[in-house]
Amino acid sequence: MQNVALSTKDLNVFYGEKQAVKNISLDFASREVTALIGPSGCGKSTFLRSLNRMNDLISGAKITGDIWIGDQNINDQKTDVVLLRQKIGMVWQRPNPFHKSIYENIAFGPRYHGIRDKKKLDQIVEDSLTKAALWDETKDRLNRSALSLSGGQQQRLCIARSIAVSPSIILMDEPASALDPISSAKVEELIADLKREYSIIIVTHNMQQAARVSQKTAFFLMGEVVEYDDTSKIFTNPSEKRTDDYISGRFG
Ligand SMILES: Nc1ncnc2c1ncn2[C@@H]1O[C@H](COP(=O)(O)OP(=O)(O)OP(=O)(O)O)[C@@H](O)[C@H]1O
Repeated sequence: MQNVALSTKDLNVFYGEKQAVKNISLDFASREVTALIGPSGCGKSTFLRSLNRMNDLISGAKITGDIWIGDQNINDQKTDVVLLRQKIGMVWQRPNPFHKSIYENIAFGPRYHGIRDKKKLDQIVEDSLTKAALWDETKDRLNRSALSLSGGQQQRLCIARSIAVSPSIILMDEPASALDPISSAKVEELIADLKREYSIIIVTHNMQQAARVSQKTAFFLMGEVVEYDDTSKIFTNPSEKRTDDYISGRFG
């Protein structure tokens, strides 16, 4: 694969005795969307969370193997996880804006990373909200609480918040599943736009959504990746019968 944004090599994740992710080696392309699909409990979210070390926060979780961005192994204990999470952002299933103003939600990260200049912060807020297709809806109410936004707007705000610290990769865990169909379609459109600038890895249970938004798809089953290929191939002519059974709704 040309232009790899991130690779895993023999990645395993354990919760105590239980192994949730088994020996996964994958390359993720730059500026593409990769969908992680598979039945409930097969390890998609665990795998996703390990990519920016969010599993560190779960007591009893243990990760072995390598996760490479360029020549940096993220899984190295010396990795600065704050800087790592600036490079690899995360958007969760439920919008989780801070209980602060719309402006402060976006400015928080850049300020934390040392940007103090008000003009610069204003520009970052405008750029991030514009990229998240939310500027027009919020430019006249930046000082209002983020919680005054609708669920769909809050999710786009969370995407804007992750963009504000200039990541190269954005991880998304079912980012549209808690939204109404119109808000969900807006988030999908946004993902399609964002891939011009960012590499996106998204967990989704929605097969149509995976087919619409992603260029590559990995099919997970019981902690393993059964098949990883171009999305068009996975959805029209998968190599593995288990993939075919899953995408055609025969199990899961
Ligand atoms: N914090 C945790 N502690 C212990 N076990 C966990 C924890 N989180 C997940 N697991 C277990 O690890 C396995 C994989 O879970 P994970 O949430 O990664 O799967 P998933 O494919 O994302 O599922 P879903 O699609 O339902 O979100 C499951 O058996 C789950 O019960």
